[in-house]
Amino acid sequence: MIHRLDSTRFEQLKASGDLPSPRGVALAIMRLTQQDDVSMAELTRVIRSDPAFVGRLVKAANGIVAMTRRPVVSVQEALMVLGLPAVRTMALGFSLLSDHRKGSCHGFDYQAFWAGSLAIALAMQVLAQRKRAGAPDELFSVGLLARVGELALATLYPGDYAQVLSEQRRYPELRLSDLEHRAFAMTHLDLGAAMLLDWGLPGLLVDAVRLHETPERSGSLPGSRDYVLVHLLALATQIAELCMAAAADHAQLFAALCAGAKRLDLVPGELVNVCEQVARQWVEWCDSLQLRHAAPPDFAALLGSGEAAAAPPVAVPQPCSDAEPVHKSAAAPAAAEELRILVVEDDAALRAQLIGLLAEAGQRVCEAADGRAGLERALEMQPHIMLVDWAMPQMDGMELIRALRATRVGRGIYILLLTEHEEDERLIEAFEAGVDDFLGKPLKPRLLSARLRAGLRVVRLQQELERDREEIRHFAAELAVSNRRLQEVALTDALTGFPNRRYAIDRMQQEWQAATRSGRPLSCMVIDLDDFKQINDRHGHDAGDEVLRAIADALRSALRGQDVICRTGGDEFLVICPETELNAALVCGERLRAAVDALHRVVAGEHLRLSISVGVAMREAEMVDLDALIKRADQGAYRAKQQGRNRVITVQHAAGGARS
Ligand SMILES: Nc1nc2c(ncn2[C@@H]2O[C@H](COP(=O)(O)OP(=O)(O)OP(=O)(O)O)[C@@H](O)[C@H]2O)c(=O)[nH]1
Repeated sequence: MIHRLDSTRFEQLKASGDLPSPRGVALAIMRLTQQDDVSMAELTRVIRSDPAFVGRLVKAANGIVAMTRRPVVSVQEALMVLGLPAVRTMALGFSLLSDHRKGSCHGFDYQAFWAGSLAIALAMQVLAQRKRAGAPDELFSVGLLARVGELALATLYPGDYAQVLSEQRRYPELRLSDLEHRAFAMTHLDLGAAMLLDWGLPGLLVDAVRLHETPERSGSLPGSRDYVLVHLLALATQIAELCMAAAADHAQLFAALCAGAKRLDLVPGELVNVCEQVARQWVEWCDSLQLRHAAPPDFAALLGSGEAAAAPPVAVPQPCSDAEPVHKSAAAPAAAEELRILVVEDDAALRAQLIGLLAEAGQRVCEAADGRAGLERALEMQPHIMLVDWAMPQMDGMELIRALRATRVGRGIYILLLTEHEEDERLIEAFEAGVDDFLGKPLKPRLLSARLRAGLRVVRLQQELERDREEIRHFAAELAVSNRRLQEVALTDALTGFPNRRYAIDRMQQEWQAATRSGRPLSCMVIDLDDFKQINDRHGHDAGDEVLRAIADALRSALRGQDVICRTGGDEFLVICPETELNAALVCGERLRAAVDALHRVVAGEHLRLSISVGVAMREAEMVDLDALIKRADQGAYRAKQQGRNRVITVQHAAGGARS
């Protein structure tokens, strides 16, 4: 059964202080990333205070940029690659990982839990890249946190949860969430979903976590974004299970995995590639986090052995739960897109008659015998059409309809009311409560089928609308990705790969504001290549480009991690040095100068001497704006040219005058 956790219950659990939650640096990162005007420098400073997190962040960023560009080595670059939302959830995931490597719940294997969660995270990342199903970094975080509800139950109820786990080991055919529901009236899925929502993850992703263990019950349209996300997470979980499983179980789990992959149109060869990629990264991650892990299977051999084909077919559960009967006429042809109908009627004879008529017409019908059961069933199976009796015990039809219309799921259901009262006032009351149509009692079969046809027309129109909307969402997502790429291109200099002038100005503005707020120092350097025109004139523009690239590489490798270099003009660069005093900036400038000076370049047999002139300046209280700061650095560069080039100069006095 799929449940949602009552918000009061969740608030109580939260107030107990026993729910796993981020601490220390992760908490600071989460708070900082909630501010609109957070500067990269501030964020970098906080992140740097936790070297373990720095390592994981850089590793995650490299998983994403692998093979498309040079490796990410600094926190700042990792931040640019991953973006704030992903950094936020990663901080959260890794903080939980650090704080919960062990705990007091016997029988809960904390190491295996994290090793499995990491495998899900990596599988989500790789699958997201293949299926273009969302931002890989975001889906990595979702995978890492998908099972957090299990950890929370083990933390909240260590003794009882140990019993639940031992019962599950004794009866593996029972589902963990059913056992949890019996013991705690909540499952790891609904608790985990409530936690993720509370931490600010988008609803769509939280729904994927809540539903991924029973993706076939998600009720989403094949091909829609929610469908893909739920099935992706289900598949990632299967890949993780296979990575963690004993060799004896590999063949059967691989067969199940192939069935799951089919739902996402992933052919077996592609699936094996995905699994191999995930397993490689997983072993690396587990080793670096010192987590115990099994040897992953030889996926290619599993595919080749044919054992997968010989394994028993995987049962696909039906949308209606086993406890409640599903009625369908054997003679009825399978509809292209089957409709789900729910009959809520306390009169058993009438219910049976309705079900018989509907099943004969080829509809898939579920039933409930009172209003309360009807509400629960409707939220679970999300029917397209409901036939609801007005007068029922416990919760009457009107209460049921009002409760349903207040939910997102219930708003879209076509509701046909069964009533003995056809007086105007009563019917008006029913329509105002949210009824779409009514049917008088005693039942007239021809009238029932006419009214159902009208209902079906509305449902089909709604489905078409939903498909159109989905397409628009799909286009919008693609557009957002292209826009991001365009934006990157618009802010990057193609020759050197450095951010360009536009980016430099924006970034300077941000750092200027952060420095003004915090009172921390801010320095910058203006770099101008020396006699570059001569190189162009003597050896041509292409050779000039080549030299420019070589100088850019030298500058890049001599730069400190927190500094940002931008190409602001033809042969001019700006280096932003957040939280840096003038003296320290002069030292950095000298390192850059020396790096270029040491470059040896031979063009057309001529040995070129390459050098740069560097002007350095630090923000001072009397400077009115950042132009004043850049101008001061410019003056330094100009002075360096005047004094013979290949030197680092500041025109400020704080560092003891000009230096070269
Ligand atoms: N190859 C190449 N040359 C460029 C590019 N952008 C600007 N330039 C050249 O860079 C040269 C800059 O020359 P100047 O500003 O006179 O300066 P300089 O020769 O470096 O002399 P000083 O700055 O006084 O040391 C010009 O010849 C520009 O054409 C580019 O993208 N590629």
